[in-house]
Amino acid sequence: MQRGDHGLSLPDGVRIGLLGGSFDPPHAGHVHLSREALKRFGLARVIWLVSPGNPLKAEGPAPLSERLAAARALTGHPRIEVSDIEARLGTRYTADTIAALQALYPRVAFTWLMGADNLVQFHRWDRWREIAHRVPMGILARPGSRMAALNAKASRCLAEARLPAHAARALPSAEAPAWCFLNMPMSPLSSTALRTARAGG
Ligand SMILES: Nc1ncnc2c1ncn2[C@@H]1O[C@H](COP(=O)(O)OP(=O)(O)OP(=O)(O)O)[C@@H](O)[C@H]1O
Ligand SMILES: O=C(O)c1ccc[n+]([C@@H]2O[C@H](COP(=O)([O-])O)[C@@H](O)[C@H]2O)c1
Repeated sequence: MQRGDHGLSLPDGVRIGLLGGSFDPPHAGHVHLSREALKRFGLARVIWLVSPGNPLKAEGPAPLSERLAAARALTGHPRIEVSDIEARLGTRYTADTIAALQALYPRVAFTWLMGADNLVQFHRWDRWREIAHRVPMGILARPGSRMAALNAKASRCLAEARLPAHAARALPSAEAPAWCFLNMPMSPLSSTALRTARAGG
C-alpha cells in the first residue's frame, strides 16, 4: 500500500482504470462507461481524473471544484472514485499524469480508459505513442464514433497491439502497447448536449 498527499490510496498489484475527462458536467454516460469497464476488464476500481483543463480545448471548463463536487454527487458506486490528482500533481498532459502515477505507484496496474470519440483524435495528443507504450488502453463504444475510432490513425498504427473483445479481462495485465475495443449498449449522453440544454439552446 502506498499513500501520499495525493488523495489516492492504491494497494500493490491492484488493477485500476483511469478515466480522464473534463466532466463539464459529469453525466450518466461516464458512469455507464465506468461500470462496463469495471466488469468487462475485471478492474478493481475506476478513478475519474477530473482534468484542470483539456490541453486541446480552447475554452476553459467550469471551475474544477464545481466539476469535482458534481462528479462525487453523481457516481454513487463504491468502486468509482473521483480524483483531482492532476491539479495536485500540476499535470495537464495525459503522458505526464500517467508517468507521475506510475512513478508514485510502481506496482499498480493502470489501464487508460476512453470513449471511442477520444481514440479518433488520440494521435493529436502530446506524446500519444508514449502513452500507448506505458499503459494498456480500454476503448468503449460511443454513438457515432465506432467506425471512425477503428479507422483512426492511432488504431492503424497500433493494429498489432489490439486484443479481441473476448480477451478483455486480460487487458489490464497485458504488456503495453495493448488495447481493446468494447461494444456496449451505447449512451447518447454528452456534456456538450447538457451544456447546450442548460444554456437554453
Ligand atoms: N456517452 C458516453 N459513452 C461513452 N463514452 C463516453 C460518453 N460520455 C463521455 N464518454 C467518455 O468519457 C471520457 C470523458 O468525457 P468528457 O468529460 O469529455 O465528456 P463528454 O460528454 O465527451 O464531453 P464533451 O461533450 O464536452 O466532449 C471521454 O473518454 C469520453 O469519450
Ligand atoms: O495529453 C494530451 O495531449 C491530451 C489531449 C486531449 C485530451 N487529453 C485528456 O483526455 C481526457 C478527455 O478529455 P475531455 O476534455 O475530452 O474530457 C482528459 O483526461 C484530457 O486531459 C489529453
